[in-house]
Amino acid sequence: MNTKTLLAIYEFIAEQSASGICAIDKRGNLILYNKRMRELVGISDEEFEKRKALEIIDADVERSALLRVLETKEPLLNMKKTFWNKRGEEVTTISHVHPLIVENELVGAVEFVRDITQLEFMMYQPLRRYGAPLKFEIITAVSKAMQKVINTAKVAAMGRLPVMLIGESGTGKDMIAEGIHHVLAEPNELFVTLICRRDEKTVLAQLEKYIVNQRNITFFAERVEYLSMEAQEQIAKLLEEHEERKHYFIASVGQDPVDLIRHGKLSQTLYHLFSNISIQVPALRERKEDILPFIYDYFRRHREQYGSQIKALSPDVEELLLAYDWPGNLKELEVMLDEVSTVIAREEVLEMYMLPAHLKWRAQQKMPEEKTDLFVVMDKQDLRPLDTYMHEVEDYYIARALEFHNGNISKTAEALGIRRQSLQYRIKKFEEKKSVKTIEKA
Ligand SMILES: Nc1ncnc2c1ncn2[C@@H]1O[C@H](COP(=O)(O)OP(=O)(O)OP(=O)(O)O)[C@@H](O)[C@H]1O
Repeated sequence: MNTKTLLAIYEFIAEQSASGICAIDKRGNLILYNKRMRELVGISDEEFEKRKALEIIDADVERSALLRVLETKEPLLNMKKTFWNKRGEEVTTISHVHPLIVENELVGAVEFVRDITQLEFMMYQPLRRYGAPLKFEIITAVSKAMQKVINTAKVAAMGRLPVMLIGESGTGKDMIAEGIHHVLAEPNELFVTLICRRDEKTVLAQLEKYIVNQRNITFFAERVEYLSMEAQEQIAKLLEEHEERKHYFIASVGQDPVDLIRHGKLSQTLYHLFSNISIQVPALRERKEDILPFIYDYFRRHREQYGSQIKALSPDVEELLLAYDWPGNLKELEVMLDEVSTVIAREEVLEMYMLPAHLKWRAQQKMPEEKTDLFVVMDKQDLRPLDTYMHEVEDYYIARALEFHNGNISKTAEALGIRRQSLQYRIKKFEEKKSVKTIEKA
């Protein structure tokens, strides 16, 4: 078999693999990015074919473990990562990165990525690691919108009225459901979560088993829209047949139930059984007042539990975290803080260089207009050394140019009349400078 045929076969196998595969050569150039990998990062085949996505991938690769493996020539195994992809979907992966060595020479690196998002959804309950029951007091709710949510939830609990919680993933619906359970008028003995992302046979079997239980149970059917219409109808039937009023029911959905019903994803009968009270839990970007209090609550828990020293944010980190749109809501914020905490030893302040690169990159795309008055000299005291001023102007100019071209490196480089690599180099320098500045400050 000739090399061309063999190569076509290998390409086909890589493309069909159930794992994401990404490989680079020893200079860091992308040589393989298979279909599963594109699905995981949320890039369509069309975008990829038009090579529109390449800049995004380049930027990710530049910051990835692949480059580390090129440097060390040592494999990196079992790395777990949760991120929000280009479509804003939450993805959790486990990956292995290996150096590619041919005849004792390093020729590149390859990463194999396994998607464990569904598994993670079932397991992820970080506040439980602190051991306390999930009561309302543990929920960070400083914004008026969240206080209204909690107050309405308490009213439902007092009247034992079935509740439908509506909100994006990671907004805290799970916690609110359990919070309601803890303040129910005539308390229930058990809180049972029906994880509807799990296979529906298990969900139905669980409900059938518990509904005839002697004890009073609070059932929380989490994200019912993941069940087939048939399974939803079966659940509705089981609930209607259950005449005793000793159990209590809460359900959650990830988006507007009316839209879900219209698109055939939510049973109208089931919706009516839960919707005595509907509670809309707002996305974090609509209640940014909760971001800093949540971070400080997190730091406090972390100090008490793990003896860390962390207690504050540097001003630029604060600005960045407030500007970001948090598609994964508080869950994304918490995952980010978990990631950061693993590298914090004795630091008291969270600085820019400690933030994960992928978050900085995404957040900087969302930053509000830079303050142009930075460059206006009104007073003698505003004067800075010329090279500092010129570098600041350059950074600002590049950031604006990138913004105008939606982060597209090729188009920005063309508009600025510089080479693509040169632009990438400047962006990298710009980020390094920021990290150094924060280290100096600390
Ligand atoms: N207001 C909050 N205060 C403290 N922690 C929160 C808050 N909201 C969310 N969290 C944290 O985020 C995690 C994810 O939230 P939760 O599972 O309740 O979201 P959800 O809206 O039910 O998401 P999904 O729709 O994916 O089930 C929680 O386990 C908790 O650790």
